[in-house]
Amino acid sequence: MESLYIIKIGGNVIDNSESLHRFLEAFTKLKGHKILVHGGGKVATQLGETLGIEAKMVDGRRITDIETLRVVTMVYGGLINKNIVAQLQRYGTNAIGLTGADGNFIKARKRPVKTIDYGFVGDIDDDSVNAKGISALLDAGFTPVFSALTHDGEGQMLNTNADTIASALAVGLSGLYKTTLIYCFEKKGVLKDIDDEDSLIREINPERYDELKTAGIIHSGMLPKLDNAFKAIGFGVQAVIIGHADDLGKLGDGASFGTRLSN
Ligand SMILES: Nc1ncnc2c1ncn2[C@@H]1O[C@H](COP(=O)(O)OP(=O)(O)O)[C@@H](O)[C@H]1O
Ligand SMILES: CC(=O)N[C@@H](CCC(=O)OP(=O)(O)O)C(=O)O
Repeated sequence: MESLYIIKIGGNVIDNSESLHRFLEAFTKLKGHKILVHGGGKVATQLGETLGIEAKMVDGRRITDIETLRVVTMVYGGLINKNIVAQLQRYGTNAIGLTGADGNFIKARKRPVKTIDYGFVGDIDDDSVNAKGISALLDAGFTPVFSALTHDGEGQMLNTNADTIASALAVGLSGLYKTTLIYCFEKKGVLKDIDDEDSLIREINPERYDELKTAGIIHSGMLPKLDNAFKAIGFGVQAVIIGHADDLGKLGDGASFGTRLSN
């Protein structure tokens, strides 16, 4: 089985053009098949504000009414995606920018309304990734760059958390490739003390995760990230790493970095 890296970059990396460029250069140097997934929630919030649309987040997910859906479609599928693709071309990666609707690569279902109506937010079912289609792109030498958008197959675009997209792609492709899922963000990994970069936790298993949650050491955006990461491990993804975008180059050198998840 060939290897595949699925790498997600977080909003704080996208927002800082120097770290984004360092990351894209390191990404280009990584050998073998790879897929990039990006969010951009911060940029969507900022643009929404200038248009008079206030961001509402619940449990790390954006309440996406029709106006917000228009903004995120423009920001994730357009502005951010196309700029990343253009920068990757400059570094020599033949990137192709995609949403889940392109090639029917990722289908989702509008999140059902329970206590909260999230609006046009998509949840991805286990068998909703078109692994063969994505594999055809990889075999043709393209590097797919996915934004945080999916579709429902009925003509409706849906906003979908980028961490969830990365995890769903990793699970969907793990039957075809030896898949490593890497979440890159602006910290060294999961930290014991969020303000101390030297307090990196090198490995976490589900029991330790429960302890860290109960102790309040892991919170906010790290919770859905780790939930997605453990799901991926449970469904056959070879390895999951959470680490600093600047440390991606260490992977090519064979050195370890960040927090590694185990089951
Ligand atoms: N123990 C922890 N270690 C590192 N980060 C943590 C921890 N607990 C919570 N966080 C928060 O999680 C955030 C990452 O989640 P999020 O903002 O969703 O990531 P992304 O930038 O990848 O979208 C960090 O910026 C940090 O504020
Ligand atoms: C449904 C939902 O919440 N979608 C996310 C998608 C973007 C994202 O995931 O961006 P980061 O990775 O930068 O946080 C949002 O609109 O914020």
